[in-house]
Amino acid sequence: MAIDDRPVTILDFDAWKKQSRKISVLTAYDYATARWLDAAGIDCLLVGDSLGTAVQGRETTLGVTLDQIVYHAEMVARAAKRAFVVADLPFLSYQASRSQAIRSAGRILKETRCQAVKLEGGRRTAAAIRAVVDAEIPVMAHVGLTPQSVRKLGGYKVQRQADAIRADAQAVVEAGAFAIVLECVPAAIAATITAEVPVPTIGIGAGVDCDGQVLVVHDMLGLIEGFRPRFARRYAEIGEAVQQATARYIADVRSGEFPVEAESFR
Ligand SMILES: Nc1nc(=O)c2c([nH]1)NC[C@@H]1CN(c3ccc(C(=O)N[C@@H](CCC(=O)O)C(=O)O)cc3)CN21
Ligand SMILES: CC(C)C(=O)C(=O)O
Ligand SMILES: [Mg+2]
Repeated sequence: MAIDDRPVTILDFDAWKKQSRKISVLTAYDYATARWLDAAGIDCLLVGDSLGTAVQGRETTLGVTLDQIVYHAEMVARAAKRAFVVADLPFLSYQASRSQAIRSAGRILKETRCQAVKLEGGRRTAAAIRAVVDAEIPVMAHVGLTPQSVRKLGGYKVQRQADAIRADAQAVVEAGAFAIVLECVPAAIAATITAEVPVPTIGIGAGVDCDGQVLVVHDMLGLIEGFRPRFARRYAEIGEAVQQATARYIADVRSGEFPVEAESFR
């Protein structure tokens, strides 16, 4: 096995930050997609609660359940030969108590092959992060725009309170997080935090100076109509390709050009 093919572990995140080796992260929700992303060499797969918006067609992530995350995380983690796999803890699976956070995170490690969980929130989530880390479960933190707070925030807006976001990042580091997602924060704030904290920062709409980047795979591949925030660069137009292939199939069925004899049994 070549050195670059060995499975990624939590230790690599520290090493990569020290080496300034940028970390690539994409979301995944199913086995087939996760196989392709892993084969391409992605460092980390996130079974995001963006499941709600990307897969379930909802406006927010609030309705996603822990059972749904476990179902998808099991498939993704089984597909990953090299990538490090993280699962989001969904809304109301960790906010109620430290005990709830440990039990929810524990289910991810017991029922899937995921190596870590991700929780949203900074100072107010630090106690839950500490409790989960004390149960020997690695935690990725997530500060800045936290989509599970959409009702309190009044929408998906860039978060500009530099001192509050810096304090959140410090708090999750002190609580034991091994990495931090920075979502929708001005580039200068993300750069300051990246320089201040000892763990890697993974940006989404957080500028050019983070230690890594994450995107929702449906956004990156052009599978979602309409949703085009400025950070979601499209690397393919798979939705267009699916529509065109489907139109050809329909035309061939109607005209009798599909199937032909070679596609039939006798
Ligand atoms: N498919 C998908 N991709 C995502 O990135 C994503 C989800 N779903 N669901 C959960 C959250 C919601 N996210 C969002 C949604 C909208 C904007 C947005 O419209 N941003 C504006 C900025 C507005 C401002 O200036 O404050 C933009 O123009 O980018 C950003 C992140 C990110 N997350
Ligand atoms: C966008 C990433 C960071 C996420 O939390 C998700 O996909 O749910
Ligand atoms: Mg999420």
